[in-house]
Amino acid sequence: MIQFHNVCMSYQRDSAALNDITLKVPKGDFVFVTGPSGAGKSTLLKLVYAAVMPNRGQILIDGQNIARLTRSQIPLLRRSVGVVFQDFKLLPNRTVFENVAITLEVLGWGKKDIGKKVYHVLKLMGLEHKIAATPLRLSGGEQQRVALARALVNDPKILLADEPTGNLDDENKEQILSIFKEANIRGTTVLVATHDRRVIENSHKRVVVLNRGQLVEDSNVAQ
Ligand SMILES: Nc1ncnc2c1ncn2[C@@H]1O[C@H](COP(=O)(O)OP(=O)(O)OP(=O)(O)O)[C@@H](O)[C@H]1O
Repeated sequence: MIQFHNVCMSYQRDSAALNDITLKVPKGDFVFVTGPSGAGKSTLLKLVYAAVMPNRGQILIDGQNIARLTRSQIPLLRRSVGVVFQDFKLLPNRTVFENVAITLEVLGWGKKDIGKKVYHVLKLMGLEHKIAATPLRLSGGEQQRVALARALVNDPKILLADEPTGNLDDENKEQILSIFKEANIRGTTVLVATHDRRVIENSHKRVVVLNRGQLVEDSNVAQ
């Protein structure tokens, strides 16, 4: 469960990126976060993985107040959160395999298990034939799927994706969305920040709308 209680976040004095946000995302939920550019979508995701901290209010992840985490506890939180960034953040000089394996190496998995799991996830993404390629030799959609494989390879409790379908054609968008849905079916809570109205409308999932840092609409107000 992700809980925001009256959360405010400002990067600079006198201008709030998020203002008084109260939001509950139950375990296993699938939520699109949308709104115009600058509305605070990325900031909301960044708060969930403690990349930025709130100035006011509380954020609880499975009951744990993230403001109370010590420096050494933050990596532990991040182990249970898979993140797909707007610009993928793939390592250009590493192969597809190595880019995905990193997640498990950091967690201390053995070499053999890493090999099996990474191959399995890349196969799910339809990328097993690109295992030895470097990211610059891949299309945008393929790079996005590598980023997703890296985020999902350790079956995180939460998946955060920032504008994951930007610059992709319809076929690639569909593919990315079905990967999110499969992860969600396996139990991962999914939060996707997107401008893409068509993606949102076709998915029939919960939609939270931000505007100028405020939560202005939630299709699931009963929560
Ligand atoms: N690192 C930063 N330093 C200062 N201000 C920032 C920083 N990051 C974001 N902001 C400001 O915070 C507000 C919210 O930004 P945020 O990136 O969360 O919006 P967004 O809805 O994700 O926008 P976009 O759709 O354009 O990515 C904006 O006014 C933005 O200018």
